[in-house]
Amino acid sequence: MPLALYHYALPLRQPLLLNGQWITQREGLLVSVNGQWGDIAPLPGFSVETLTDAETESRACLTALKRGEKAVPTLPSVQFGFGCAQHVWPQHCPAALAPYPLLQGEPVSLIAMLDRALDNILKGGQPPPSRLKLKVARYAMSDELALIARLSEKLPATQLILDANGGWTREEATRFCRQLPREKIDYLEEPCSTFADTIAVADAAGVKIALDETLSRNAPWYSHPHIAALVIKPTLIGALSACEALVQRARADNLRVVISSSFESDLGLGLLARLACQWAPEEPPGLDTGNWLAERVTTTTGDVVAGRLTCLYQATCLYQAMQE
Ligand SMILES: O=C(O)CCC(=O)C1=CC=C[C@@H](O)[C@@H]1C(=O)O
Ligand SMILES: [Mg+2]
Repeated sequence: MPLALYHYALPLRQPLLLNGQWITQREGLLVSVNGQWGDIAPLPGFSVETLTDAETESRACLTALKRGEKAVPTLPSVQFGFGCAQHVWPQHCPAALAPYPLLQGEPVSLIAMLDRALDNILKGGQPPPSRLKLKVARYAMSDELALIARLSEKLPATQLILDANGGWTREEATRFCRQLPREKIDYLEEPCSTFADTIAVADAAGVKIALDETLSRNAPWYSHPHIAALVIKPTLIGALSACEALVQRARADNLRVVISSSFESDLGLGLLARLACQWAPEEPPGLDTGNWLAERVTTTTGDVVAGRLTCLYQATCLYQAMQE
């Protein structure tokens, strides 16, 4: 059983702001276990582990596999990578729904070039998307509300997903939500940094909420009539079994499940799309982050382009029977 670990560094088309940190390239690791791949890409500003931590743990996991032992990763991104590389994938998956588009940038300039930005999203002549995601709680509230108003005018049939990444106080979030065209808003992700504040905002403003950071921090939460969806980011949550447990909890509580990316490579996005087919086939996934990547690690037919990667580890496990 061949084992390998590679490093990738993919330039971005434009700098990306992640929780106050700008990045210009996306770095990560690809792990291969018996020809099956996983993507290990801690997200700066969001992951608890660094890429160096992930590399150290990945090497230890591969060494364990080489000795015929089990790999037992503890870091979320490494759990996700090894989980995918060792997952028994279903033979057939229903056709994936197209990801909803993600619009990110400074509201005043987005308004100024809205027609061009929407042209890019609609890729010339396609019908408007059923949903579109927009970051909020980053710029002046009045500018963000003005952008939402313009988008609502331009895309009357599109529901907006807003994501505040916990950036508001209770009072700010309530003030913002009270000025929203409520019928245009699908849900708001994480208005405040604590679950208690988020629920208080939902109660005060009547807006539908989705949980994202609450899940990746593994913070306690309970079902509430205003919680509409769970945004599941496997790179940040970790083990596929932990993600599946959240999917089960969502089903039991009648919540929507949105499988979402953490700006992984094209290979990671492909794996997430397959998980989305398995776990949430009826919901457009949050996987429109590939547009930020200026390069790919796979060909369009899905083969990994080894020349773009730096090999960090290569070995053969002679104890294949013990892995099964
Ligand atoms: O969820 C999506 O539609 C795409 C991914 C996305 O918006 C995010 C990925 C990772 C960190 C953040 O920038 C953001 C999010 O918080 O949801
Ligand atoms: Mg989010």
